[in-house]
Amino acid sequence: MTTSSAPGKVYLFGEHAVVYGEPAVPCAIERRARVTVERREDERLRVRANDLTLDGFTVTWGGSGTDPRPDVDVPTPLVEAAMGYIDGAIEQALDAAGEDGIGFDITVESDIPLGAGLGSSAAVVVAGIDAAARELGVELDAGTIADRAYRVEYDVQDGQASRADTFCSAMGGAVRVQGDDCQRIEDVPTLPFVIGYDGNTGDTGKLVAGVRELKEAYGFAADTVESIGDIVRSGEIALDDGDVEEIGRLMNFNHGLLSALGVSARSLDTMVWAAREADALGAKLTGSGGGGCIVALDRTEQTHTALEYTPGCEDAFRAELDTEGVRRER
Ligand SMILES: Nc1ncnc2c1ncn2[C@@H]1O[C@H](COP(=O)(O)OP(=O)(O)OP(=O)(O)O)[C@@H](O)[C@H]1O
Ligand SMILES: C[C@@](O)(CCO)CC(=O)[O-]
Ligand SMILES: [Mg+2]
Repeated sequence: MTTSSAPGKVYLFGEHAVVYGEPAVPCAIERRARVTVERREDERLRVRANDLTLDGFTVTWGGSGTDPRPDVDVPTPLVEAAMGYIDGAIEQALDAAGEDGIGFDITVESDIPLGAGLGSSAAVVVAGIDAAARELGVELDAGTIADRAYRVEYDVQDGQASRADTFCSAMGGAVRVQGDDCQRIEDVPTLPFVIGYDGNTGDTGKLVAGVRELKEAYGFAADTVESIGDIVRSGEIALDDGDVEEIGRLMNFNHGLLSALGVSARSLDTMVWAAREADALGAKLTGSGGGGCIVALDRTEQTHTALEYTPGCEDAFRAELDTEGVRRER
């Protein structure tokens, strides 16, 4: 039995635009998904994922001669997506090990809210690939895991995914991703993250498709995507200078442009404004949007407190940058 974990992330800048070749800077946070994998005697996959619904569920599928569809009492799209990520992770591990037709018992435990912009999918896939590969006796380096995890996200998101979430989760720390070029950013200043969560989810695939449509229909939407790239480039200079105030201002601008691209939500805007009114250095939605989380920068407790009293904010918490990526737990 092997267990691996991998962190979630917030985007300092650049989500969505990164899908079209602009740079982005996600930062890993100290909230992890843990995946435990144990080889079975047969070819089936049995998954326990207690976070997927309030009651949790267990599902078994696959294996020759069996119905590949799981028989469970939870909304099908949720199960299909989860099957996609977990199936994909196992497939990648089997491929890396040169194996085939091996079943596993898999348990997923996670501190990362699902579908909320904190990269829960990438963390589950990264941890899953590492745990399953080790269960098969293969040690993969973080770069290889990132690459294989990206292929899984790409498939599940219908061919519209960047390497940002998976690279960040595998490597940890702050990273810069542009197309296939993925690097860690060293010596980042202390980033006092505060996260607000509205309890909702956004469908990453649908939101990405919406931005693509806008971008194809309007030149100014395409310009907006490019402007997000400009913000990221300015943000890299601010990071290099350790200028956290400037980083905050750029995050505010980034949120405005994401909003223009239609991926914000009333609850996200409300939390962003609550953070701004509490004198946060900056605040923006993080991840694909539509609902989920905002990330603010504040060295004081004011934003945290303000978010706790903001209607529509279900949870507010501080998060530290996690310099460690995928990690062996057992
Ligand atoms: N704890 C978990 N157990 C099982 N599956 C999970 C878990 N966490 C995430 N997943 C899978 O990841 C999906 C959410 O991925 P999605 O990309 O929509 O959101 P996200 O990764 O949290 O946010 P974003 O991509 O915007 O940063 C879930 O629907 C589920 O399939
Ligand atoms: C919206 C997006 O940019 C980030 C989702 O966390 C999609 C991606 O990069 O694959
Ligand atoms: Mg995701």
